[in-house]
Order: sequence, then structure tokens, then C-alpha cells
Amino acid sequence: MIAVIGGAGYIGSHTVKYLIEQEEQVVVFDKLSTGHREFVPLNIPFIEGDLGNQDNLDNLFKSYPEIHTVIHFAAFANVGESVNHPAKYYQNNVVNTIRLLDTMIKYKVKNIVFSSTCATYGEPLFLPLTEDHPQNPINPYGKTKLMIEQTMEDYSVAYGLKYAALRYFNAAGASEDATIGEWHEPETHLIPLVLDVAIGRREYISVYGSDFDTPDGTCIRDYIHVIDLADAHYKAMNYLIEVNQNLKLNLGNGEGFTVLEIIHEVEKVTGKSIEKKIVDRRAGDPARLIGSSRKAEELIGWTPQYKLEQIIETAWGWHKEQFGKIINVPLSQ
Ligand SMILES: NC(=O)c1ccc[n+]([C@@H]2O[C@H](COP(=O)([O-])OP(=O)(O)OC[C@H]3O[C@@H](n4cnc5c(N)ncnc54)[C@H](O)[C@@H]3O)[C@@H](O)[C@H]2O)c1
Ligand SMILES: O=c1ccn([C@@H]2O[C@H](COP(=O)(O)OP(=O)(O)O[C@H]3O[C@H](CO)[C@@H](O)[C@H](O)[C@H]3O)[C@@H](O)[C@H]2O)c(=O)[nH]1
Repeated sequence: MIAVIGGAGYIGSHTVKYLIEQEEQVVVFDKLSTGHREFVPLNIPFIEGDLGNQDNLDNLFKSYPEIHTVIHFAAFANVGESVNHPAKYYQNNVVNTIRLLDTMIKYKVKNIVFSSTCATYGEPLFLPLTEDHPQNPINPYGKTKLMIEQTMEDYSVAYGLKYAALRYFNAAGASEDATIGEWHEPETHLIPLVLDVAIGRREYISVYGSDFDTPDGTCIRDYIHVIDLADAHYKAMNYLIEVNQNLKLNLGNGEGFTVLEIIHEVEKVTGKSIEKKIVDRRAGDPARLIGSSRKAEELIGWTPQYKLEQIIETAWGWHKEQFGKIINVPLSQ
């Protein structure tokens, strides 16, 4: 059985759906701080619990002694917020995750697939980023994820933990059947915010900076579909079980798009024109992040299947399903 921590969140719920489709046994553990109970099918075991609570964690591993792997998504994940509220990030992403690792050791659960991030690299010295690029994060969020990568390395040597650190680039898109998708309150991610403008929930999109060293002055990111990420988790888990070696892998499409290019693609897919306002840069944003995922292809046979257009099409499908009924009711900005 696989314990999916944070399985009611955005990437977690798509991974749970994918694992069920592969006929894996799954238990979800989530405190529903940013996740949604309705994102997890009712016939899947669900524990509402907090990683910060040892009793909750003991309950998980005692109730399901057949757990062999943890897939760990639970964290706070907003770069800008982490600059202004670092304590919140160190507490949940570091302290609570070390509690999870210690509890895994206590219950002799050996394998963990961990949500790391390309934000661990900091300002790129070269592109595309490969896994051997130096890790010098420029925001607290990236630092918390790097600390856990380093902790897992030491736990692996000392306690035999086997880990896959999956360094995602920008997760985006939604399930093909539009039953689950990206839904954060408040939303901070670019694509759902631009879709909010398309659907009439928001008047305009703020573009954070137009003076970066990029062709149109706006930040470049590498967008990767959540279903491709889900597939990578499944493959990484099987590698840990079968090959018994640790993994550190980038997961991206290998292609970068500026903020303005994303807005343009949303206009193409939705047929709506998007109002935008250029505002100041957001703290902690590197200019360009693009990843090479060649190592993931070589080691676990993973190649992304979704390109930008399909990413935005599936995200739009979910957005219409979720928010279409309340069209033209603006959010408070
Ligand atoms: N979204 C991205 O583009 C992206 C990119 C790189 C890495 N990541 C990482 O992927 C993971 C998932 O991201 P997401 O976008 O799905 O976020 P999310 O906020 O949608 O999901 C996180 C889930 O974890 C749960 N959670 C948080 N703290 C918890 C705790 N202490 N105990 C129990 N449950 C807790 C939340 O309720 C939520 O369901 C995060 O670790 C994030 O850092 C995300
Ligand atoms: O209203 C907005 C929101 C975002 N952006 C820009 O759009 C890009 C993407 O931003 P966002 O969607 O917030 O993602 P990131 O800040 O790149 O961070 C995401 O992607 C990282 C990997 O690159 C992960 O580590 C993080 O968890 C995840 O939140 C950035 O250049 C932002 O400055 C805007 O211009 N306006």
C-alpha cells in the first residue's frame, strides 16, 4: 500500500487518481489546509491528519502496516509567501517533514517519493538545468526543499531510507475528464489566474515585472502537466522498489514560456481576450527556469506527453466545470 501525504491537494489528487488507475492500493493523509476532500474518491481510505501531530502519524502507520512507500506532497508551496512568512515554511516543510521521516523509520517504511522543486537551484548558471547544477536557492521555499533533500540523503546512509527527490518545474493542467484540477484559495499560480480572467472571475492579470533579461521582459517557466508528474511518481516508486537506488530527477518539459506567452496561449485556447497590467516584480522570482529531464528518461523511462496547448486546454476544461456556473461573479481582489 502507498501512503499519499497531501493527496487531497492539486498534484497529490491527480497522482492518487493515476495510482488507482494502475490498480495500486492507496491511503490518503491530508489536513485539508489547501486540499479538498472531494478530490479523493470516497472509496479510498482517507485520514484527516496533520504531519505536525505525532498521534495522527502513528495512527496512519499503525492502521495500515502494509504501507511500503510514502509519496509526500504535503507542504506550503508559494515562493512569494515564503519570502514574507519564512517561519510558516520552515515549520511545515522542514520540521513536519522530518517528523514524517522519523515516523517512517520507526515503522520500518523504507521508500519515499518526495516533492522537491527546481526552486532548489536558484538563479541558473546554465540552461536547461540538469540535476548536477549547483543548488543555491534564492527563496525560503526552495531552501526548505533542499534541506529535506539533504536530510533524506543522510537518513539513507544512516537508516537505509530509499528516496526519490523529484524536482518539478511548474505543475499545470488538469485531469482529462475535468473532475479534478488546480484549485487554491487564494490562487497564486499564473495559469489558473489567467483562466479566472477568461471566465470572468477576475478583471485582469497582474504581470510581475517586465524588465527581466528575457525576450519580452517577463519571466520564463517550464510548465509540466500534472498527469505527467503523476506518471513520474509511479515510475520513481517502482524504481525504488526494484532497483533499490536513490533518485534525484528533474521533471519538466524542457521548453520555457514567458508570462506574456502564457497569456497569449490562454487567449488562443479560450477565445477570450485577457486584460493585463504590468506591476512590480514579485520577491524571489528567478528570470528563467527550464529543465532537462533527460535523466528521468534514462533512469525511469519517463517522457512528458503533454505540451503547453494541451496543458491549457485541460486546465480550461476543469476551470469551466468548476467555476463556469458562477461566471461573471468577480472575486474580491
Ligand atoms: N504546484 C507546483 O507547481 C509545484 C512545483 C514544484 C513542487 N511542488 C511541490 O509539490 C507539492 C504539492 O504541491 P501542490 O501544488 O499540489 O500543493 P497543494 O497545496 O495543492 O497540496 C498540498 C496538500 O498538502 C496538504 N498539507 C499541507 N500541509 C500539511 C500537513 N502539515 N499535514 C497534512 N497535510 C498537509 C494540503 O492540505 C494539501 O492538500 C508541494 O510539496 C510543493 O512544494 C509544487
Ligand atoms: O499573478 C501572477 C502570478 C504569477 N506570475 C508570474 O508567473 C510565473 C509563474 O508563477 P507561479 O505560477 O506563481 O509559479 P512559480 O512562482 O514559478 O512557482 C511554482 O513553480 C515552482 C517551480 O518553478 C514550484 O516550486 C512552486 O511550488 C510553484 O508554486 C512567475 O514568473 C510569476 O512571477 C505573474 O506574473 N502574475
